[in-house]
Amino acid sequence: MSQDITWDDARFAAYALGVRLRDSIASVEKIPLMHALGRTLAQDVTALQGIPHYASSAMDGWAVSGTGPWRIKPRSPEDEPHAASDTLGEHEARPILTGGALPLGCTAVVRSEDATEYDGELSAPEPRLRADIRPAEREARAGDTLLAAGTVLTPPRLAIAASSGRDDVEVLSAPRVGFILSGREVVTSGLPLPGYVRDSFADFLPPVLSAWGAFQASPFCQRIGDSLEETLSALSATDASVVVSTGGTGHSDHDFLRLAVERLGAEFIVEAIAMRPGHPTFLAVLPDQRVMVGLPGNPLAAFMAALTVVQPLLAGALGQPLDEPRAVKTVESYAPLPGRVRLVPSGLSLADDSELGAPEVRVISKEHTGPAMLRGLGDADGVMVVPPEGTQPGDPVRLLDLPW
Ligand SMILES: Nc1nc2c(c(=O)[nH]1)N[C@H]1C(S)=C(S)[C@@H](COP(=O)(O)OP(=O)(O)OC[C@H]3O[C@@H](n4cnc5c(N)ncnc54)[C@H](O)[C@@H]3O)O[C@H]1N2
Ligand code: MOO
Repeated sequence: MSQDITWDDARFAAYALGVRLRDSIASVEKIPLMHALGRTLAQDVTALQGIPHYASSAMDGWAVSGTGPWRIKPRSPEDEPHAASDTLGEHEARPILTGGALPLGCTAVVRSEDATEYDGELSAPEPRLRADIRPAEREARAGDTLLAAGTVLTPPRLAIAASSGRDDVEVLSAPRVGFILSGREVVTSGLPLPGYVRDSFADFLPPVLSAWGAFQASPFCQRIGDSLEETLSALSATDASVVVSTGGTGHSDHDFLRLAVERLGAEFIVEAIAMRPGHPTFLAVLPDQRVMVGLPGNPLAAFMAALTVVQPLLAGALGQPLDEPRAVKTVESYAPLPGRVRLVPSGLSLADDSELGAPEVRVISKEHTGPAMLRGLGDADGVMVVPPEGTQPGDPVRLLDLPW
């Protein structure tokens, strides 16, 4: 019989396995910024030059030199509007755009709305010295570390790397993930007859795994019926370092995933998890260090299992921290379920009766949350972790974020 481990231990075991996997596939790749979202920097990103690298105007208006009124130096039509092509003498002014390089001799910028132009002369209230001038190197000096190795690239961090003049970044290699979708009864188009089901995973799990940072293996997605031979041949056909299967995790004479993994001499890290849904989920390491994740066939159970073990596994493999679920309060009553965590698709609402005077996030379970149902998840804002002892309204609970 399978040995259950607790939900929290399963997350930690998956994360630790990811860290081990990172060491076994350890390598670094240089990739364009546009593909680097969510990846972990393998090297510091330093400023190649100052940021900003030149002094510029913070406003549309006039670059002026000394005190007013100023004689207007017209721009020639060939001038690049942002370039600094000229020098201002004392009491001279010329038009300037936001971000435009300051002409030599410029002592302040006068905003267009504050200035009056008349007969080649500009007058305005006297600006203070260096008014509306953005000095060079205000954000960073050349050589400063902008992003340290180990940082996970978020959208603003990609923009920081771009502003340093880089087109590529060195990141830790992402694990290649491949799917084996099992089940002779699964059809991929049209209305299924009784005894058959329409596939729920091909449109669902690949984007979820990409959002968690996985890289597609080749072949990416293999469909198999229910036999040991097909399972073994799919396992040998993939170049994935993480193989994720769906269905066939049970112990019936139609379930072959565990058998195939045992046949290959794998070490089981997790045999089953004390959770609902998703109990039969397993995690194993093959002798060649490939990781095998067995997700159950029931669609909601498969996603909850992926949230529990695949996300931490990938976070570990990508050099990222293990996310702590958010602390929120529930409005729901759940009876105890000794030993088992329940994962419940939930909505969020703001309660304004908080004693702290600040609005408080409350979670409310959704309907249609059976292991084979997806409608509740479709409406959810997060996944509530109901502890084995159950809950009363107002109790603190943990909430897992969704990857979309
Ligand atoms: N005697 C027992 N039976 C079951 C147990 C148990 O402890 N004792 N556990 C139940 C639980 S919990 C789950 S979850 C499932 C796990 O089943 P498997 O992982 O072996 O998956 P299958 O039997 O292959 O399929 C289950 C269910 O899911 C449907 N399925 C499979 N693939 C897809 C797909 N791509 N898209 C949509 N639906 C899919 C499949 O048709 C079945 O209906 O076992 C329970 N039984
Ligand atoms: O994993 Mo199963 O019912 O708990 O769907």
